[in-house]
Amino acid sequence: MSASVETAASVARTAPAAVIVAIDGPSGTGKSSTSKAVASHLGLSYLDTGAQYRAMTWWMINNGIDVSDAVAVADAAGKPVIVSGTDPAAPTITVDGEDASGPIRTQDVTAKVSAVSAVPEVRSVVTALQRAVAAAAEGGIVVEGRDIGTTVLPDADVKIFLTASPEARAARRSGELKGQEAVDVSVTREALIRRDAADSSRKTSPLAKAADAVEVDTTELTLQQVVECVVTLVEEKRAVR
Ligand SMILES: Nc1ncnc2c1ncn2[C@@H]1O[C@H](COP(=O)(O)OP(=O)(O)OP(=O)(O)O)[C@@H](O)[C@H]1O
Ligand SMILES: Nc1ccn([C@H]2C[C@H](O)[C@@H](COP(=O)(O)O)O2)c(=O)n1
Repeated sequence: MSASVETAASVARTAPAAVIVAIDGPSGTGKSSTSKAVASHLGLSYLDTGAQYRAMTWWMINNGIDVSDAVAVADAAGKPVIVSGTDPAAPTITVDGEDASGPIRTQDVTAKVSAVSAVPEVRSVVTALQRAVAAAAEGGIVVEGRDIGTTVLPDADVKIFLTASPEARAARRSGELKGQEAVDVSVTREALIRRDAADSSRKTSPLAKAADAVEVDTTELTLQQVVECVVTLVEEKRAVR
């Protein structure tokens, strides 16, 4: 065996194998916060798939597509060029080269994203994009969304399904919105429940827990406790691979 082959072999023995982590769950359960922190802690890439569906929705609105017209949305689904940056410390998203990170978080986009993401042609385009990003992440990746463990990456090494009570989720979201838009916690709660119902009941790839996912109820946990729990699960998985 040559010296260079020996070196490569020893690197393979000591470097942690690339790991794919899928984190799904309803809105406001802590997927983004947890996924970014876990990815940063473990040196993995990070992908926010909700941001991609939001980007698609923002493009539809900007281009005068009636989002309640599923045929029009389907016809346009292949047109926007959506690019996600996967650094967990500074994730980015552009649409046709334009920074979309701010505009995709407006209430208008939030109210329309479930309708757009229910269209099968949209899901097909965005799912292909997500798989390409995951495949390119040589060091491993944390991918968060609604259907990652069930559909996008069914062979993920670790699958987590986060939950929390509607009250806890609404309180978290209302805290975020203070000083910006609506702050009424009951309005936020109803909007969350409506969006979850739409995301869970669509025909194509609904929000669902994969059979082999670990469910973590975050209602009574701090963000740090949730992150520690997920990091432990990933490290345990790495240890036996
Ligand atoms: N365990 C926790 N305890 C308290 N607050 C939390 C916890 N996890 C997340 N948060 C806060 O809740 C809010 C929502 O979290 P986050 O955006 O991570 O949820 P999400 O599941 O990604 O939501 P969405 O699906 O709508 O994007 C944020 O303000 C975040 O700081
Ligand atoms: N894998 C995914 C991720 C997101 N969506 C849809 C449904 C959500 O309501 C919306 C926005 O996601 P958020 O930013 O709140 O995480 O995008 C989906 O259908 N599949």
